[in-house]
Amino acid sequence: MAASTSTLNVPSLNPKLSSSLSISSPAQFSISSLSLRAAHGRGSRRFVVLATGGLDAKPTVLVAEKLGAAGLDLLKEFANVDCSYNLSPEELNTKISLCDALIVRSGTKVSREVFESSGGRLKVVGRAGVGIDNVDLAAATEHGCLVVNAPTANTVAAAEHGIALLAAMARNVAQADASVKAGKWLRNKYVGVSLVGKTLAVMGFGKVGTELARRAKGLGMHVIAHDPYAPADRARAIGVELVTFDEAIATADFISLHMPLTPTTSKMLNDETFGKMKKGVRIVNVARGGVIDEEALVRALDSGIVAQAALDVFTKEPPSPESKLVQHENVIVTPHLGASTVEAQVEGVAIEIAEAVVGALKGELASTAVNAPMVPAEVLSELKPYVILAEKLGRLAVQLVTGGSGVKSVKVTYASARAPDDLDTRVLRAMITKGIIEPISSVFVNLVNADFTAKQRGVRITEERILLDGSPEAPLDSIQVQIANVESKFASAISDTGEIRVEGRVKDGVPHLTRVGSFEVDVSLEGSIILCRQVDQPGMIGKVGSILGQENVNVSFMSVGRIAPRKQAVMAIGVDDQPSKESLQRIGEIPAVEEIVFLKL
Ligand SMILES: NC(=O)C1=CN([C@@H]2O[C@H](COP(=O)(O)OP(=O)(O)OC[C@H]3O[C@@H](n4cnc5c(N)ncnc54)[C@H](O)[C@@H]3O)[C@@H](O)[C@H]2O)C=CC1
Ligand SMILES: O=C(O)C(=O)COP(=O)(O)O
Repeated sequence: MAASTSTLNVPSLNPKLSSSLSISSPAQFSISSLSLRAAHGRGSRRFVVLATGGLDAKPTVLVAEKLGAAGLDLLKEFANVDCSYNLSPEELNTKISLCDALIVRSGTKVSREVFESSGGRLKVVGRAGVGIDNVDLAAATEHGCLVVNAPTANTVAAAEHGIALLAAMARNVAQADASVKAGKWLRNKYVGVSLVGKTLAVMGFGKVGTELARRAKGLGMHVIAHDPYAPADRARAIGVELVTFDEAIATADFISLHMPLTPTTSKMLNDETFGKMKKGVRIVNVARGGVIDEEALVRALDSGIVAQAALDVFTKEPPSPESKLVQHENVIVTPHLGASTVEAQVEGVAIEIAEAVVGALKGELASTAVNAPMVPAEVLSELKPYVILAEKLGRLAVQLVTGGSGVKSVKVTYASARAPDDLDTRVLRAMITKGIIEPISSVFVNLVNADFTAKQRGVRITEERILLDGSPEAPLDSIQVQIANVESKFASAISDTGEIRVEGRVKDGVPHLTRVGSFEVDVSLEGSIILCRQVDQPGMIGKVGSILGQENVNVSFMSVGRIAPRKQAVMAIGVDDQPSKESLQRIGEIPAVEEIVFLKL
């Protein structure tokens, strides 16, 4: 066995990181459709990544902003749909406790209070559009609530609106229109500027930025772009040069903004950056109002640094009608219309978000999840038995802990012949976390909040890989879970290095416990388990079996792992039913039995 190891610390649940891990294909995975069943404490229940109000009860979806009919129809096939538009924050907080999912556009603030008010029922927030700056992602993650968006269906609409604003601004269309309607005919006043040959800086070269750039090139503009995360070859492919922020703003005749609003992009255009721009620059913003310091923009317009601005979005929406910026004669404005075309709204975005929300309520994780790691369907299907094994090992390990300082340090070791980058352990880690934390708390752990919950409870989970020789056909050979710095109620579960240690394997598709402490055992993890340490001697299996038999407890598996014949041994007994305390006591009283523990799975 060639062993090479690498340690991965649990990353903080960073929504941006999670979304950057998402798969590019629209593949989805469904944990519920894999029918994972976890029989433990609260009875046998269908395990879903996102528990909804139960599979029999129809979930309730609150649609808080106008959504196209095609999307509503899709939702209604699966859920009770409550369309309540223009709710005040208080009304939303009240209603949310009755809802499993919430769908919003940019006009609703989904604040921490919304998640707190939901009392744990809210499982999905669907943002019917791209920007999720109106959703408190950290609060969603902490509450185990999945956030999905509709990232593709309004791209063209937003890009076309950017072009519409660009051309309308350059030719004073809005001002000229207003003056003609006011009875004037000012042909000299509204002489515009041409676009052809001018340099356009596209700030944020994502979906909208790319589509806008393509169209601007068609208008004969020289297009450059700034985006620290965009691949240069994608830009080159459409004849756009990626440049630094300073170069972009210093050389542009027109600047069009297409980055998301984040702490980094907030007020990216400010007094200092306006000062670096070419005098007479023209600015289009269909991204978010907050990426511009609006007061600084007014100053830049007044001083002539910025000749004109065309704005679809504002820091506060709607902006005050007295806003100096909105009223500025060199500024044209629209009321956040970027995504508002018939094509984008009636079907596109509405269907994209309805499918994502329904999928999530069914326990699937849509490829548009913003705050959960994505795992392609085929990978998850292959990992299915290991996912069950992982949760059960976590559940077993934590039940072996007694007293002490609590569970703080967990090490998971995956032995596999697969190359590290060919084995995605995020789901397994989440399930081990679930197994460890749920039996000792009231928290419901799912893929969305597993890392967060572990971190919050001070549980540090490190992962290690052991690279095995041999065929990488099966994703994993074994999973080992070790809990350090704790005492065990079953001393034999402590390994020679001092940690509680359990290890399991998947055999013929069924998870098995294969090691406890230093003892090799082999018991299928289908029911619950009794572990006994004993002095190895004939007749033990019969004695224990007969005590359980008298109580009609069905034994599914028995296995004895021993150091040497007639020395210390650990007997693992799989049982379908929970034995009574008396039976366990009677087993414990068998003279050769030194310790016994019952572990619920
Ligand atoms: N006005 C409207 O109705 C609409 C507005 N939007 C806004 O447009 C934004 C972009 O949408 P998409 O292109 O679909 O998103 P996207 O995620 O495809 O593109 C965003 C791009 O911005 C880049 N970026 C991130 N930080 C940056 C920084 N500091 N400087 C420069 N670039 C940076 C990213 O690398 C990414 O390539 C959305 O976040 C949303 O706020 C989108 C649709 C409609
Ligand atoms: O998709 C986006 O980011 C948008 O800004 C569109 O917003 P809306 O859905 O039209 O309120």
